[in-house]
Amino acid sequence: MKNSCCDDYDPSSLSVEQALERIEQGLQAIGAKEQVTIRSALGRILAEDVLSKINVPPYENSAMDGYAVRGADLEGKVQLSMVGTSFAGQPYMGTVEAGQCARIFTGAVIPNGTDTVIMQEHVERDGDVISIGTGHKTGQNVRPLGEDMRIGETVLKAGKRLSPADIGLLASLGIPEVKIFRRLRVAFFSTGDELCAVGEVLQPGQIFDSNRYTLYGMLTRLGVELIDMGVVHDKPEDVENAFLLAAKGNDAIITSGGVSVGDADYVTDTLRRLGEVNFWKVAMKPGKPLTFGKIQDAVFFGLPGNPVSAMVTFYQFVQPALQRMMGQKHVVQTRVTVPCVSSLKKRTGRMDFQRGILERDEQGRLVVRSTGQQGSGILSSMSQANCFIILPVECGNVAAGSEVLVEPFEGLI
Ligand SMILES: Nc1nc2c(c(=O)[nH]1)N[C@H]1C(S)=C(S)[C@@H](COP(=O)(O)OP(=O)(O)OC[C@H]3O[C@@H](n4cnc5c(N)ncnc54)[C@H](O)[C@@H]3O)O[C@H]1N2
Ligand code: MOO
Ligand SMILES: [Mg+2]
Repeated sequence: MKNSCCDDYDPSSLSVEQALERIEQGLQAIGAKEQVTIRSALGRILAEDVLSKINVPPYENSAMDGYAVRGADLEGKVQLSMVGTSFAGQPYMGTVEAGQCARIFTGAVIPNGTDTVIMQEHVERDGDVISIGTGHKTGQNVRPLGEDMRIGETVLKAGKRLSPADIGLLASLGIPEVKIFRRLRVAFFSTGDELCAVGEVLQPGQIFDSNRYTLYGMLTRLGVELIDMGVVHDKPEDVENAFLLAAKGNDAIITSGGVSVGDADYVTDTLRRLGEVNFWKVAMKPGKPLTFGKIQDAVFFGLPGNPVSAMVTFYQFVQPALQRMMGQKHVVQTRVTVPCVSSLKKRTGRMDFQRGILERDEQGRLVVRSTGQQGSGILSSMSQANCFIILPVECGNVAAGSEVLVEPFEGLI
């Protein structure tokens, strides 16, 4: 393919898929485990399968407030006499014989002799005698022992990021602590002589350093240990010193800026000198000059300085890589095809990650619209968006009404 004004093809770039593959091959999972309380395990990655040592629920119990009866008694309209009560936490200890029933409440143990619960709304009561109409089924409103989880069952698999439901599930099994993988240590810094730290006074020619904040946010959500190394100037020795410091004892290094071809872009060359460059440049927009490699034992991601480019490359490459290093399995991102109500500008030669707003139209159909201007310095587009619109390399301009592939931020961000 030749490079022309409407084509962004660069033969030295990898495709997004090739870059993902190279990153996957270049990663090492951390492996080290620690034992923590289940509350502290929230959001962390489980390091061992969890097997149930009990049945949940541990006994047959009632799903309703009503009367526990013998299914065999339910032929036509019947009258039964009440011989006791089973509360949750205070079971009825006797046995219910033919012609008898027991008062029962939700969660209470099903009394001996009974196998069915009739909701109290379906019963007429006169003192200790109840009348039941027809249409009831044996076994109704009884929750079986082990309905949720059974002894010996694998209920959580190693590699799962523990959710609120998961820690509740562990609690329901009476498990106070679990083994999880240790946190990843991630050092990050911004490069650029033009960067002013938030809180300082902006001087002519300066901009505020926003990338360290988006990175802080994205890394915090991932649950890694953060080593924020601040801003590094565009001086080769400063960049070199920062790299060497970042490589000490950390699992990953993430930088922003200085990866393109400018005279003050030192990141990729420094990486080549101190470690190794696995690849530089991906056929994507934004994010083209992404650099991936290694210094000592730390994986290295040099993200482009443009604020949207840094975020897009983080979500597409860094996040899944760190998740895998943390031991997380099944990192699958939802993608759906929906009609796009905006027309989109697109040059062939790179895969675009445009910012979109996924919403329902007046007919209730899921559609996407563009956030508007798509420059890689327009961070407000990321703030407004709730999804990426992913346009393939060979795709050109998109007419309004066309179907496009969308990746919702939900779960991603
Ligand atoms: N001749 C070419 N020039 C450029 C190319 C190219 O292929 N040929 N690629 C462009 C693309 S695409 C991108 S993306 C950028 C990447 O640039 P760098 O990674 O070298 O980043 P910088 O030059 O340092 O900065 C780019 C831009 O972003 C602003 N920036 C940087 N850091 C921050 C920060 N922490 N917070 C907020 N904003 C930041 C910086 O001021 C620049 O405006 O290169 C293109 N050039
Ligand atoms: O990759 Mo750049 O991110 O096109 O602006
Ligand atoms: Mg540059």
